[in-house]
Amino acid sequence: MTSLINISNLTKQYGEKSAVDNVNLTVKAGQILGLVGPNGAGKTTCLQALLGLTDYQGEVDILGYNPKTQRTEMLNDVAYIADVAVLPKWMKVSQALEYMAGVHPNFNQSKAEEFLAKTNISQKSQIKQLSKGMIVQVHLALILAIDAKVLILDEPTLGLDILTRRQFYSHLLEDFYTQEKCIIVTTHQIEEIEHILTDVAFIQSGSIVLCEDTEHIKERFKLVSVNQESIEQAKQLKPIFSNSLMGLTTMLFDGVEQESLSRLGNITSPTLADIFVGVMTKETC
Ligand SMILES: Nc1ncnc2c1ncn2[C@@H]1O[C@H](COP(=O)(O)OP(=O)(O)OP(=O)(O)O)[C@@H](O)[C@H]1O
Repeated sequence: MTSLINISNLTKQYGEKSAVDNVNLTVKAGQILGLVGPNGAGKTTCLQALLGLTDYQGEVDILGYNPKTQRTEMLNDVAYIADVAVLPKWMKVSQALEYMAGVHPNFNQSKAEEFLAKTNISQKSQIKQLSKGMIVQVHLALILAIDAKVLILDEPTLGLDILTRRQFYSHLLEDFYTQEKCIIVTTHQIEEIEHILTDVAFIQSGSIVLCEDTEHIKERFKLVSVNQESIEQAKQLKPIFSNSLMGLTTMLFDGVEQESLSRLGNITSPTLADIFVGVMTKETC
């Protein structure tokens, strides 16, 4: 697989504070990487650095471009959805489409029209007549209609209802994604994107604390409903997270052999959200 994004030693300081601290990441064609972290972890700062929207230390290469010096050329092949959709309020939706067709060489207007046809948004409406969620949808239609090799999504579905969020992700897979492209997406609703991710990177206090493909991560982490009499034995295997609720103790293990765990109780595969909570809290049990 060809590497489309290479990030080496990416660091961003705000005064004394490191918003991003020595991040190394590679994203290859065909990968959909979820960049997941708690509030203030450095996700948006990372994405802004990739897009050349903020200065940084370290090396970033996207499709051979340097975001600091080749931003304009780079944006022909890199599309971006920010967590705040701002569109000119006086414009009609149809004018926004025409504007994009005029300025972006890789914008496919009929694709955007197809996307909007699935919503209840009229192209005759002015942006100021639309609800917040509808404006987000227009924005998504404009961006997903760009034939970009790299798509960067920062909380793309913020403000959308659950039906529209699901519609967005299926549209993303069906109409945008191909094996030649890659996507980086951040969201706090990890359970909603889990099924589309090929890879996940957890970021905490500016550092990547885990980066794995989603198949491997499910093999590595195991959730066990521990029998009451096995709790002490389970603790010896150093679970990274333990939760007791109504007499039921659940523990999350990282890299412990299935055979040892099967003596403790019932083993299940954790969701990415379970793993995220475990890795972020890393309780000493
Ligand atoms: N312009 C700025 N000036 C100073 N500090 C900033 C600035 N922008 C971000 N930060 C700090 O950098 C850190 C990372 O912020 P960032 O917005 O990247 O986090 P995030 O992971 O996207 O968070 P959230 O999930 O809340 O959107 C935070 O501590 C934040 O306070």
